Amino acid sequence: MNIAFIAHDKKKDDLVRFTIAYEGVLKSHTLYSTGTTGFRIMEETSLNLHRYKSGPLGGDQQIGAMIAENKMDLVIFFKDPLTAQPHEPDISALIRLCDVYSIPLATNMATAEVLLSGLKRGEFKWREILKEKNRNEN
Ligand SMILES: O=C(CO)COP(=O)(O)O
Repeated sequence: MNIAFIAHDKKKDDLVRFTIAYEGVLKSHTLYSTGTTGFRIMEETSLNLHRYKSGPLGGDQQIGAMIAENKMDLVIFFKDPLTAQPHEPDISALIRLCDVYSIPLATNMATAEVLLSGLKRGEFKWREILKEKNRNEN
């Protein structure tokens, strides 16, 4: 599975702790992130991530582009609902694309826990089936 990690500044510590807790599950997947988020995760875990640009510099849009191309299976985005972000339009666009393409998206830790429990149990196999179907159609 291709999994994206994004966290706003005040949520980065939470996301780092989350990735430490799920490191065992995550290491067998292909991981992506926005710039600073990925840097923090790689600093504190043994996980390897493909880091896109920092969110305010286009990172959310780069992850959005992967969603539009059906190349992202799961998005974990720890949003800060109490701080205004200069790139709010990019954030809304990313969330919108998750809805357009029915990509599972967690915007807080409680939901992320549920999604990763599902991932551990193999409940995301439907994404592989869908991708295979799309490949055959194109
Ligand atoms: O701003 C972000 C998401 O909207 C996150 O970007 P960084 O991971 O570069 O801090």
